[in-house]
Amino acid sequence: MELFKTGDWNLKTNKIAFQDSNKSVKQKNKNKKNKNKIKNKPSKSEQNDEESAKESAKEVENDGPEKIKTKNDKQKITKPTLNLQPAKKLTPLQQKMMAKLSGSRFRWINEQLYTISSKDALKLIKDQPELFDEYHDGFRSQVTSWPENPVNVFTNQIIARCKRPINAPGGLPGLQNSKEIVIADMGCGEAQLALKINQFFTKFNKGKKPFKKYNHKVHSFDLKKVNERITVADIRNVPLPDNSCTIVIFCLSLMGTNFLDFIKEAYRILAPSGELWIAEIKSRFADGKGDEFVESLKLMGFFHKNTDDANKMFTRFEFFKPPQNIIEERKAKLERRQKFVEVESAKEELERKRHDKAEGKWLLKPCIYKRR
Ligand SMILES: C[S@@+](CC[C@H](N)C(=O)[O-])C[C@H]1O[C@@H](n2cnc3c(N)ncnc32)[C@H](O)[C@@H]1O
Repeated sequence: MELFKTGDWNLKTNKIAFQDSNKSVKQKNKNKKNKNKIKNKPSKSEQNDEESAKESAKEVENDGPEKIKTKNDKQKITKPTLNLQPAKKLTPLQQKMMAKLSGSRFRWINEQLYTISSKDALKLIKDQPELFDEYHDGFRSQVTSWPENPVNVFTNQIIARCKRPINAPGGLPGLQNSKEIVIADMGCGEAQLALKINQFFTKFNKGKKPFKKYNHKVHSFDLKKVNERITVADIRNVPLPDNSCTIVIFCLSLMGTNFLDFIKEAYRILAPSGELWIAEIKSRFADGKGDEFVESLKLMGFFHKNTDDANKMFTRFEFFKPPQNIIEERKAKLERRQKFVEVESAKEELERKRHDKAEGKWLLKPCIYKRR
């Protein structure tokens, strides 16, 4: 099953709906007429419905695109717009057509978020906040068709690891002194993870002695504040201090063209030994497996812990930010290796010289005794 499949629809196509207030009025009148006809002649109602739905589709196909400009962006973004009428006024067939159109809208917004920089994405949603809602209406309906939602996998993982003490093997990572578990959900959508985790810890701590309670905090970042749990931020630059988090999560949210900046930001905010959890759609990996992705994150300083590709739609990765002593050890090892490489190449050089000229001719000259 493909996720976010765009089918034959893409940015170049003009098979999209566009706002035209005159047309909307005309269409409304037409719909009214049709409604009356339906009342008078019930036997032809189906036919009228179909015609009216076809009209909506035609309108979608004929109009031209509306241009949106993003700051610093030479490229113009073509935005399809859609005049959605309240669903209850539509016939089942019209509703079906509208569902198709909002599906196209969802795919369009999705494509935008993957093909523009995070800076432009923030601007896009700031200028047109309704796009975020439309996107999440579509995303919610996509998720219902998945066998497993990765955000639930992460939530369950947090819950399961609470069985072990904080910072113990198998337990959740907590800050060194306070042991607080600090989670940053980067590109949180509607912040469902925070909602569930907060509910879980309220229950978990209930009736426990103070020293047995787990302290936690979930920071949820996204492009629009659709509820009080969310902080609006481009996840390349979130308002958190260095080394302040113990788990950073990107659940299907490495969307901007500059997503490695998000990884750098995760490294900055993670405390040493803090964990980085990522879920990404399998079809996104250029090499098909995600090995190149892992290597890139390793080059950015992360240590790779685990890749889970059991799910057929998305792959989950776990990395951690190495503590300072491991970084030092690694550096010393690299330096030793570097020295080794230098020694090895010096050895090769020596052999090359010997091959060109016997060492008896240049390294130690012959000791010739003069004849007496
Ligand atoms: C596919 S949704 C996933 C939402 C949520 N993590 C989940 O799994 O339910 C990706 C989310 O990342 C957000 N996002 C993409 N780029 C972002 C950026 N630069 N800064 C903040 N959020 C971003 C989108 O707005 C969207 O809500």
